[in-house]
Amino acid sequence: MAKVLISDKLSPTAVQVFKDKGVEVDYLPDLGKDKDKLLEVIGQYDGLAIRSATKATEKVIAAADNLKVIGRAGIGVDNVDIDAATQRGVIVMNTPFGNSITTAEHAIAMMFACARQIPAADASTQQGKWEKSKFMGVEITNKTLGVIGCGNIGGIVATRAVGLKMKVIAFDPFLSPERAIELGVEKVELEDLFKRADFISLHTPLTDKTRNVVSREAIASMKDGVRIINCARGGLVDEEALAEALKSGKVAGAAFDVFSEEPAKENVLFGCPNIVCTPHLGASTSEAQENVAIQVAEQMADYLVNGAVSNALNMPSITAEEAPRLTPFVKLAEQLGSFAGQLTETGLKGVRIEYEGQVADMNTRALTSVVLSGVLKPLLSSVNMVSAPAVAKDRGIVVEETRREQQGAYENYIRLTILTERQERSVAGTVFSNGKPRIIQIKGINMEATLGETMLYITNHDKPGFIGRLGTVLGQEALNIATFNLGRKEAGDEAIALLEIDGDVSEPIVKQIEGLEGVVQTKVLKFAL
Ligand SMILES: NC(=O)C1=CN([C@@H]2O[C@H](COP(=O)(O)OP(=O)(O)OC[C@H]3O[C@@H](n4cnc5c(N)ncnc54)[C@H](O)[C@@H]3O)[C@@H](O)[C@H]2O)C=CC1
Ligand SMILES: O=C(O)CCC(=O)C(=O)O
Repeated sequence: MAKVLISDKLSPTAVQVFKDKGVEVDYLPDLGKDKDKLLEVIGQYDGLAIRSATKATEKVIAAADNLKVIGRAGIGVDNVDIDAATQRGVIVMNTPFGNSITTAEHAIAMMFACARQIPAADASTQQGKWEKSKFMGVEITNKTLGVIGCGNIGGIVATRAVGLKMKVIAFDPFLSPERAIELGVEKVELEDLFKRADFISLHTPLTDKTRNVVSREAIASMKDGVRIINCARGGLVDEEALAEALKSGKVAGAAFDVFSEEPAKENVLFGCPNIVCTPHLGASTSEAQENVAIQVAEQMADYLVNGAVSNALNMPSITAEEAPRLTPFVKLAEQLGSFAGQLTETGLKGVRIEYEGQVADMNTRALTSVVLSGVLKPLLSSVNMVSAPAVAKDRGIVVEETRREQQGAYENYIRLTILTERQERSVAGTVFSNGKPRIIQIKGINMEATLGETMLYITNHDKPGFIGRLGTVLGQEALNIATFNLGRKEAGDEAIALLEIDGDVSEPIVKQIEGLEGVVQTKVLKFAL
């Protein structure tokens, strides 16, 4: 039974979802903060479910020998080393929508808090001061809100703000004109947004491009009296520059839920005039936490139990519905990849995968990942379907995928061609209606073979007596032939024999076979069944 560790504070509903789906679960909500303890125990788990306190670093992932999936109950995955996870074949999933409404509502609440200085006014009133004239606010009606990053959360903030009678302008390179119209926002350039906005709200991930997107220069180009809200990620705003601008009055107010360093015990913004701070509370409502906990547990369990993949950041999705239909093709893809990988001895330059018939309409991205992992495994032991596309890319292996309708006799058909420095070689297979994969072509030579654990692959010249000589060698060595498959180009031309052998074929036996008249190549191939 798969075993999952929940190492951050998640709604207990997640525990129940895991159990109901047949996954063993340890709920240790404070463990994520204890790096050493996490390193000590992580090796026993197949899955790790986290919020933001647990840091799934390269070191943690390296120590996680059995780990298959990391599930982030939330959106941002800054606390997960995705590259390290990918290299080790660990899927990283998030829950992209479960907390977006809640976070957008927090941004709107922060905008009001900032416009009317509610936290400071509250503190003053409860201290018995009655400072009516000190807390003069501004209306938001008819003001311009500049949204930087108009995705899920930015889009919700924008529509809420339109409902509050604000004029909304948005900067997002990926915002289509149609979507902008749908949201009721004006798509603008960043410089334009800085010049025109009365309020600015940030909703992008933190990337190399977005780090310090609100820089000192950007602040200088803004309207005097602008107000800035950040409920996305610390690091999007130059905090030093903002602190100075708050002190000088250039920026009239700011509301921050996120900080460049978290937990933010100290920050240059603390104590500045008209600053409102919350401790990364954007997603903290009971509704959002229930949503993300259930969703992450369902996704992780679906993967661990059924192989379904959703909302993965480093792997194509496989829905729970398509997983069973895809399974026999995954097996075939694995076999084709492994077959070709074991026969590849010189530098691999490219991989071409052709999908024909029914399989062409399936999730071929996932199948291609499986083929690649099969090809690369004999060369790199730690690769799997998650890491294979990245590994192939890193090594400059060109991957080409084509899909077409059924053309020949087979209802479905996958052909894998390997391009090396020296040659081009292909192997093709199909899945029969009983769900069993078959190899149907090797190097353009037709045959029909089921792969077993140990296969003997021999290429030879098609001459009389070869089969007898081969049978004699194997018989003398007490090796039983389970299946014997033959194919040839033309009579007397190149031929292939593919035999399933019960037991191991040792190197000396391979040498004996290589010495037989007419044999060109002999190779023992191993397959995981
Ligand atoms: N404070 C909190 O508790 C929470 C914070 N978040 C954070 O909110 C942020 C937004 O989340 P979602 O809306 O769900 O993400 P999303 O992926 O739906 O939207 C992000 C948008 O940013 C845009 N973008 C990317 N690079 C950009 C750039 N250089 N300039 C302008 N726009 C750019 C993208 O095109 C996309 O539309 C994330 O950083 C997430 O981690 C999310 C949930 C809770
Ligand atoms: O889990 C949390 O409280 C943080 C949520 C968040 O920042 C996210 O989902 O990106």
